[in-house]
Amino acid sequence: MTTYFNYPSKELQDELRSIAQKIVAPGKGILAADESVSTMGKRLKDIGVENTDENRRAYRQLLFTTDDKLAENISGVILFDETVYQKADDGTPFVQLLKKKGIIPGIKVDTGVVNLMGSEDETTTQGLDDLAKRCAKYKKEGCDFAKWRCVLKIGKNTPSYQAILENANVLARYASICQSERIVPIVEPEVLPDGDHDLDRAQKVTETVLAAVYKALNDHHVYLEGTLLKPNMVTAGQGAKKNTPEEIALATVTALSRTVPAAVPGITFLSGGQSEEEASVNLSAINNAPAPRPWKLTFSYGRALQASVLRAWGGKKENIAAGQQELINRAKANGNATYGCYKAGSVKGAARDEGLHIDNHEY
Ligand SMILES: O=P(O)(O)OC[C@H]1O[C@](O)(COP(=O)(O)O)[C@@H](O)[C@@H]1O
Repeated sequence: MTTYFNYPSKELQDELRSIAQKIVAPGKGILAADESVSTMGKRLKDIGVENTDENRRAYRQLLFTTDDKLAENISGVILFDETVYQKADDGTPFVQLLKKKGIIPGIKVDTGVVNLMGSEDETTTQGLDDLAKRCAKYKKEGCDFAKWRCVLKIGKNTPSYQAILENANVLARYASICQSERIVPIVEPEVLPDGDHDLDRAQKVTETVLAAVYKALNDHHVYLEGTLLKPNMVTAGQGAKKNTPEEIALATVTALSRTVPAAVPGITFLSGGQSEEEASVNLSAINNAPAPRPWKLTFSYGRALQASVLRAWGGKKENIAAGQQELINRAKANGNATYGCYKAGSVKGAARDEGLHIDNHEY
C-alpha cells in the first residue's frame, strides 16, 4: 500500500468540484433518461409504442423540450449514447437544448452487466477498455458527468466477497478514468430490492458494500469532492413487510453516515422500483432523518420521474404537453423532498402510486 501519490491539479479539482456542486444545488436533482435500447423497449411496450429509433427520439424530445422551469428542479440529465447524437425536430442537438436551459448533460458509460463465473448469479459491470477515449469524446460533445451502475444481490449467501470486491474496484477504476478526462463520475453500487429480507439485512449489506466502494476509491486516489454517489435507499426486500418512510430514512442515513466520507458533495438516490409517490415521500423523510447528514441528499430517478410522463403521453402527439406537465410536477415534488418538505399526496400523477418494481429484472 503506497502513501505516495499525486492529487489532481488545482484546475482539475476546481472543475470537477464545481460540476458536482452544481448538480446537487439546493432543490435540484437528476433525471435519469439513460435507459439502454432494451430497457427503453420495455418502457415503450408498457404504453403500446414500438421500440424504434424515431419513437425513442420523439420521447426524449418530449422530455427535453419541457418548459424551462424544469431547470428549477432538474440540474442534470443522464443520457444514453444514441441520445447524445440525436436532435429535436428543429435540428437543435439534444445536448444543446439541455444546456440552453442550464441543465448539465451527463452520459451512461457502462456497457452493462455480465455474470461472474462460479458465483450464485452475481455480476460485474463492463466497459473499462476504451473508457478514456469515450469520456474524451463525450466531454467534447458537452457531457460533464457520467454514470456507471454496478448491481449487488441480497440472497442467503450473497453478496459474496468476490462480488463486493470486484464491483468496488471496477467502480473505482471507472471513477479515476472519468476524472482524468474532466468528467464527474457518479458511482452507482445498487443493492437490489429483490428478496424477502428485512430492513436490518438491507442496511448491513448496504454498509458493507459502501465501505468497500470508498476503500477502493481511496486506493485509486479518486478525488472525492469531484464525485457523486448514486445508492439505493435502504428498504426491506420487495417480498417483505414494508417499513414506514421514517424507518427507511433512518436506516438509509445511518448506513450512509457510517461509510460515505463528508468530502463527497452529494448523494443522488436511485428509485429502484419504488412508486413515484414512495420515492418522493422517502426522499423527504431522508432529509429529516435524525442522523448525521454532511452531504446533499437528492434524487437521480429514472422510473420514478417518468412513469406518469409515459402514461400521459402514450405515444400521441396531442398528449405531449400533458406528459411534460407530469414531468414538471414530479420534479417539483422531488425538489421539495430535498428540503424535507414534500407533503404526501400533494402532487397528482397518472401513475403516481403504481409499483415500478420488475421481479428478477435482467438489466
Ligand atoms: O438497465 P439500464 O438500461 O442500464 O438502466 C438502468 C436504470 O437504472 C438507473 O440507474 C436508476 O433508475 P431507477 O431510478 O429507475 O431505479 C437509471 O439511471 C437507468 O436508466
